[in-house]
Amino acid sequence: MSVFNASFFRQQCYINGHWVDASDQQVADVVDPASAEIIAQVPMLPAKDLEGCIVSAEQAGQQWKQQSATQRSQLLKKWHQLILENQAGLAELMTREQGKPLSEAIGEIAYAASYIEWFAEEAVRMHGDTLTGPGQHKRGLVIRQPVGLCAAITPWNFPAAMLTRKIAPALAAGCSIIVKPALETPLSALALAALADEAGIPAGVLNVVTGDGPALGKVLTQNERVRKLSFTGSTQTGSLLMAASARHVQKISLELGGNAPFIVFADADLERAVQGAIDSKFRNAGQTCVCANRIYVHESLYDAFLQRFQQATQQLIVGNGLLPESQIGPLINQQAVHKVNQQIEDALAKGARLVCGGPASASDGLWFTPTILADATSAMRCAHEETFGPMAPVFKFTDEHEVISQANATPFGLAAYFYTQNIDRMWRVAEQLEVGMVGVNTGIISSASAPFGGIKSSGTGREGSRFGLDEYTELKYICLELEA
Ligand SMILES: NC(=O)C1=CN([C@@H]2O[C@H](COP(=O)(O)OP(=O)(O)OC[C@H]3O[C@@H](n4cnc5c(N)ncnc54)[C@H](OP(=O)(O)O)[C@@H]3O)[C@@H](O)[C@H]2O)C=CC1
Ligand SMILES: O=C(O)CCCC(=O)O
Repeated sequence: MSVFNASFFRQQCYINGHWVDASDQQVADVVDPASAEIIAQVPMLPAKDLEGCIVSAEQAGQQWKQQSATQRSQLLKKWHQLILENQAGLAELMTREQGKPLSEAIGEIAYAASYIEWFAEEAVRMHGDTLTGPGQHKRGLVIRQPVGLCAAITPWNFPAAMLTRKIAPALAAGCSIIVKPALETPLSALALAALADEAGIPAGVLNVVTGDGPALGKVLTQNERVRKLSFTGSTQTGSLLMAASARHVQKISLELGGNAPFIVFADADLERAVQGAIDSKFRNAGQTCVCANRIYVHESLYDAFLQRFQQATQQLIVGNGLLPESQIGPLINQQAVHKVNQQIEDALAKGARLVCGGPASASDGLWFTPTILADATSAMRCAHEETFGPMAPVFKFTDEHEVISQANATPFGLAAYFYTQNIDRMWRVAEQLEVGMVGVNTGIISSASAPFGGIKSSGTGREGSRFGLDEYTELKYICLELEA
């Protein structure tokens, strides 16, 4: 059966439990980046339709928060189960709209579902605290309450997981939520909503609206009923949203761009470091905010690392994600190709050495051969900008102090990776890296149990883990005075 006949395949917005078109009938095409085929059309919801959605979602949230934590948990568990039952179809749909290889899409569906399971379990542990009384007759209590109506704006690179790690904690905490997925990849989001509906999550608690980011973002930040905004995407858009959300002082979480250093020290296990670099750099064709962006290798291992890294990179198979052998799918659009090309051309002009791959030509379309540049320096754009594509610049370094200072010389602070077998260095370097997440001897760090997020221009707030629920709750202090 074609995935386009599946019960979860939807081309309408999901608002207050109903599947709706835009009131002015405007639509946008959804294009398969591998074939350039139009595979669906979704509504371009006008602002006034979103205003109506906000009213109904807020009302639904009033009921939802009255349900017991156990009831909310059970509904989340049912949704989790339905997603896993439909894993293959959801993954195929994701590959069609996003381009990533089917094996990665299957992995992302499991990863997305794991956040729902995690927060279904956290829902029943939303504990407060008791305080030592400030006076002889005073007692203090702290309770956690849902923040209220939430909005989530999500990107195209992880069309399912970036939604569930916002929706699941919101619902677990007792909040309702409106999600606006990226226009490139709305189908996975609508499919998740269809399964939430089937799971019995009440009407209005979860809403998915499609449309123009800036126009809908304006409504979501300027309507005072929306009490929380969670965004994943570029630092540029995140900082605009942060400024806009100041108007009504919305609670905000931002998961923004990265520029992850990946450091191979002289005492690293070379084979593990090469595998970690492949895993971290080329996941989702390099279109991940935690991808290794700058690879620093100690001079004593530099040539050996480059040789092994080149061999492994040249074995990666670029192709349509639906083919089982494909490991690198197309990039999302022409702007993405252009950005990687510009970084390569800039680096080559400034003295980098092309080890393999190279800039894409016009006839390559969205296909990009995995590329390695050796002898990268801090004068190059790739040292300062997020690449978001399958290009790895390799820098040579001589001492630990120097490489840490280079690693930290960026406004970003999301993830960093390093390889060493020295326990003292593990602690020393992990503590000195100015980031929210560190991988030691691993290139893959993500998990529902981990607090995902960054510092500096990479954002604020954490998703996943027990801390992820805090973003959707407020503390309330209750002071009791006993009769003397
Ligand atoms: N941290 C991460 O995971 C990601 C980082 N990026 C980085 O950003 C670069 C550009 O990618 P791009 O897709 O343009 O990223 P954006 O940050 O512009 O888009 C991400 C989401 O934000 C929405 N959006 C865009 N502008 C606004 C706005 N003014 N108000 C509210 N919502 C808005 C988009 O909606 P719409 O689809 O309608 O435009 C989409 O849903 C990439 O090359 C990469 O470096 C990109 C994606 C994810
Ligand atoms: O923001 C991103 O780029 C997606 C993060 C993927 C992950 O959770 O590892």
